[in-house]
Amino acid sequence: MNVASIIQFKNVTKRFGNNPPVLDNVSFTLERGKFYTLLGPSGCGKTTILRLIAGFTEPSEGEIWFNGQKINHLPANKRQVNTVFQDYALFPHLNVFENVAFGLRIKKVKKTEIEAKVKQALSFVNLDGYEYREIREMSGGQRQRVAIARAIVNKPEMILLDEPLSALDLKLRTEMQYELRELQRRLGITFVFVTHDQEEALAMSDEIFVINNGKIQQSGTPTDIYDEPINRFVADFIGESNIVEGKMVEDYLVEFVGKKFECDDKGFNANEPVEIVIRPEDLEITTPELGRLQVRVDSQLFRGVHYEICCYDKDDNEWLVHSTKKAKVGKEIGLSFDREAIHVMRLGETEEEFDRRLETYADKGDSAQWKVN
Ligand SMILES: Nc1ncnc2c1ncn2[C@@H]1O[C@H](COP(=O)(O)OP(=O)(O)OP(=O)(O)O)[C@@H](O)[C@H]1O
Repeated sequence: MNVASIIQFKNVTKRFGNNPPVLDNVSFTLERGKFYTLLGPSGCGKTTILRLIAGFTEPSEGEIWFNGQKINHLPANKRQVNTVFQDYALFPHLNVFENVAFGLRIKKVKKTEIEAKVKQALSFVNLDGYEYREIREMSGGQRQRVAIARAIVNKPEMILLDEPLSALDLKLRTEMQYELRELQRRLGITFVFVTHDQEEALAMSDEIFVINNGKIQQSGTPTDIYDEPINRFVADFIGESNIVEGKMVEDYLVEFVGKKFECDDKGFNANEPVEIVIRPEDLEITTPELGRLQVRVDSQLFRGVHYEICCYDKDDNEWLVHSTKKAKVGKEIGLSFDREAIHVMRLGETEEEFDRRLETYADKGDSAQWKVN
């Protein structure tokens, strides 16, 4: 375990009763002072990871380490971790000050110290002067801030946030994304944020863990994950993608839709079947003669900043294009793209291959190694 790491999961499995595991042999390391996001569809196991870190539940197998100490059985109130819940879990009968002070009162902190700490926490979330407001007089965004103030008031080493923005409308949600990110930077505390919203994850995180079916599919920086998705699930879940089948002819040369294209990928077997991802914004509309692909426009929608144009090639592959130019439905057009726009993925691994690869990375104890290559 290196000095920067704060939490380590070592081959953690979590089962409820005789059902298949909710988390299946998961290993990762979180570093101090970073903003992490757990991203995945409903039921994939995100909240279970948070509950394991917080100590609300214990692993069925494997080990959880915090600051170099194994904490599998350490009670929640002994962990240097606070949680912000989706519904904020504020006490409606207490005012703002008392909500934030609650944990400190239980710990029998001195009155003058409580006052100073609560004031500082409220100031951190821009709620100076709101101490004696009732919770019911606060808006959704303000309640959210009270919940965050309560989580930071005793300076934990880590804050867990379980979909804390999901109850807010879009505009407020975007504002709070900026605020939370800024707050994390100022505090320097490790944040672990759960969401199923990929745009939120891309906007806020130092590192994202994409989870599906109780397994971490990929972890990395937002750009790593967006530009180099490891498999079809990640490519589909993060942003929109065009995914077609093809084969890797040799290093830096891939074939799809019956044509060969130079690319930046290597390390595949000669003629290995692969999947190719090209993002819709990386495709440009041109004439059929100038295009690298020839397609027919099937439909288009105006999305404000761009047109979303759906096309099909001769093999009936669908190509989604985001373009500021309008196209004509039914017309033959060409699509051009740069070499860097092509991203080659290995075909779906078998469960066994996937597990073997994750084990290799877990041994190295470095979450960044989850990426392939
Ligand atoms: N106490 C429990 N008993 C039985 N099954 C549970 C329990 N807690 C969670 N599960 C199951 O574990 C799976 C993962 O749940 P979890 O809450 O971690 O998912 P999630 O990714 O956070 O989903 P969501 O985005 O919907 O909150 C779900 O199928 C859920 O039904």
